[in-house]
Amino acid sequence: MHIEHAAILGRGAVGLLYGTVIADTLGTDAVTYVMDDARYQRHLGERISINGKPLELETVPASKATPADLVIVATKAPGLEQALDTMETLVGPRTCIISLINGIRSEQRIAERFGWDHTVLAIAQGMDAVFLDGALTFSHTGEIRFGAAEETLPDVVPALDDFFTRAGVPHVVEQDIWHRLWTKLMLNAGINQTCMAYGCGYGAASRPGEENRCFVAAMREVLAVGRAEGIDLTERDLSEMASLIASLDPEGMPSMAQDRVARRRTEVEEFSGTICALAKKHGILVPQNTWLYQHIREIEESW
Ligand SMILES: NC(=O)C1=CN([C@@H]2O[C@H](COP(=O)(O)OP(=O)(O)OC[C@H]3O[C@@H](n4cnc5c(N)ncnc54)[C@H](OP(=O)(O)O)[C@@H]3O)[C@@H](O)[C@H]2O)C=CC1
Ligand SMILES: CC(C)(CO)C(=O)C(=O)O
Repeated sequence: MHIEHAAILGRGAVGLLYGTVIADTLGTDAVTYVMDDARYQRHLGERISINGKPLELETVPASKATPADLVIVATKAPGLEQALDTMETLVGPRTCIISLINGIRSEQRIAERFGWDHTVLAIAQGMDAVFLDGALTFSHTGEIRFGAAEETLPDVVPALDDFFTRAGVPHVVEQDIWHRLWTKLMLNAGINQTCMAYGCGYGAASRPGEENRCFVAAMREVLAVGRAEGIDLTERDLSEMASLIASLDPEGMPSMAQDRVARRRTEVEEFSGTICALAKKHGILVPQNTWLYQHIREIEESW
């Protein structure tokens, strides 16, 4: 198995960032954006900039797409259902699939449609990407952490590792990918939801105060639920995530806070939605995530 070309679904912060990294290293032929025909028409003529330079990569409508070596899913979670339909034209018998959607559920949904054989488990972390009004800015590319699911075929992870290495995409092959996914879920339930609920950035969530208490309390509840699910999340993982956020630009904000600015449907179901449901199953009290869920839903409904 050899990957030469990637198709990216989701021409937003994450999709643009990694598409640009791949094209900068392997050339513009190595990557294409694909979207459903209606979305393609809606975005036609749009000017997109990446750190001030115009986007030079091709975008094709689903009706003109052909099977790719690799599909990178970089929509937000609410866009996945429609993206799965677009993927029908992109996924051939040997197409590898990686989802960079936050949370722990997107791969299962992908595998229900396309199977686990060529699907890996993954998250992207550590970037400071902001995409608003067609302009992407970032100074840290972050990294992709991925690993095999139980049923992923053995040659898929090495092929992806080889492609990302050639394409200059920072990445780590995880031996315990579920631990990584849950650590990221803990971070997102804390920082994304806090910054969305309070309309604040990384700085406010890291300084002593209500936002910081919310950030840490929400993470600690994920830690308890994760442990009940059999994931070995620790206080050390939590402290590392808090330090990571404290190291970012204080004015920067996570994707969910950008959703608040742009008034887009958020990924709250992936974060507190998932945690509250699992907490109920295990009889664990999660008042911070319950409050965040309700408050974020109220903000969304007020738009
Ligand atoms: N931003 C960040 O720094 C990070 C984000 N993540 C995660 O990565 C994922 C992507 O986030 P992000 O890039 O910020 O999101 P954005 O909102 O910036 O971009 C999402 C893009 O996906 C497009 N889209 C939605 N549905 C479809 C579809 N069916 N087919 C094709 N394109 C579609 C949207 O287009 P349209 O505008 O037309 O709806 C939009 O361009 C999320 O799960 C997020 O949590 C992970 C790490 C960091
Ligand atoms: C918090 C962050 C930036 C971590 O990389 C993220 O995952 C997001 O914005 O959704």
